[in-house]
Amino acid sequence: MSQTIRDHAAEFSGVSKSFLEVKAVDGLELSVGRGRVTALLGPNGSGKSTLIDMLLGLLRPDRGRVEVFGKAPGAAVRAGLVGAMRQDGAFPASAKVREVLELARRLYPQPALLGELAEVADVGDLLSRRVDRLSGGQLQRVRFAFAAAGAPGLLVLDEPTVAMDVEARARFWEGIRSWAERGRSVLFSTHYLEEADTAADRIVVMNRGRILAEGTGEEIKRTVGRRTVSFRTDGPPPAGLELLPGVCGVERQHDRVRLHTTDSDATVHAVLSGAFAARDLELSGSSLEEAFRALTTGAAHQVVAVREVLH
Ligand SMILES: Nc1ncnc2c1ncn2[C@@H]1O[C@H](COP(=O)(O)OP(=O)(O)OP(=O)(O)O)[C@@H](O)[C@H]1O
Repeated sequence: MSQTIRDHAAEFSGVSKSFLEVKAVDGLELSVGRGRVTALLGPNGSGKSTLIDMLLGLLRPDRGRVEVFGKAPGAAVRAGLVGAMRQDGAFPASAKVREVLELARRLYPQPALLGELAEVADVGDLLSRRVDRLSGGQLQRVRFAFAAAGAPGLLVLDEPTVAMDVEARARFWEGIRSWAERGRSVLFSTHYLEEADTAADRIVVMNRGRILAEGTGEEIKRTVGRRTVSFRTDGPPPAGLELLPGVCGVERQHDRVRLHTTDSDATVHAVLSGAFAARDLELSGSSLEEAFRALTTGAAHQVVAVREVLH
């Protein structure tokens, strides 16, 4: 338990939640690291919101245990340790942004300073505006500031950048990073792969209520995504390429040979030490998009293999 309190902002142990016959979350084991930004990435209906609702104490698991800073979720929320930005958060219609944020700050024993909220959530120019006159993207920024008002140790954001344009999104993630640099933890869900890759220290890929992979974007790409080693060679096609370590496919186009590999280090080594007269060697990786697609459409045995490799 003391280990949990020190290292993790939140922990799920064997957590399941069903709605009638739908297993929304299925035997989940997950630790949310302290002072880290964690992304929950998954297609529609993969269980992200259900996981978040259990973390916030809004849903009770059918089985298993959820702890936030070593407490039951409801107790952690009441103690001001968790702040949440949900998609449907509404504010009093005619209130000004400053009033809403001051009200939120008064609810907590050690709130963030208004200036800090204005800076990280980029709402400084909105403070005197009415909340019901804001654009969708501006309202999201105010929701972020509202969720952060109590300076919570864990900030939970359910698809926070919906309705934001590209520039607003980039500024939003800058704010989140600067928030996390103060030693606070952030967990967010998203459908945007690039966002998970650039904004999070750790990505948790979910599908059908289960975790398919966890790791940095690089780790997920490396493990799931095949890489391609390609090189030029003169003369007739070299024989035996398909037998090189890691190689799972061979293509040839004019004088360029492309080797698809599951172990690019071993393949490159074999190419360089073989008698292929290889020149102009190139190595290309799969994108996170491809890795994500491979994971969420993959067969069960692949999922097990991925988890084994990553742990
Ligand atoms: N209150 C509910 N009653 C019945 N089924 C539900 C309920 N909440 C969620 N579900 C089902 O549980 C599964 C997981 O849903 P959840 O909302 O957690 O997924 P999600 O990953 O957040 O999806 P999205 O990306 O679309 O928001 C889905 O099949 C959904 O239809």
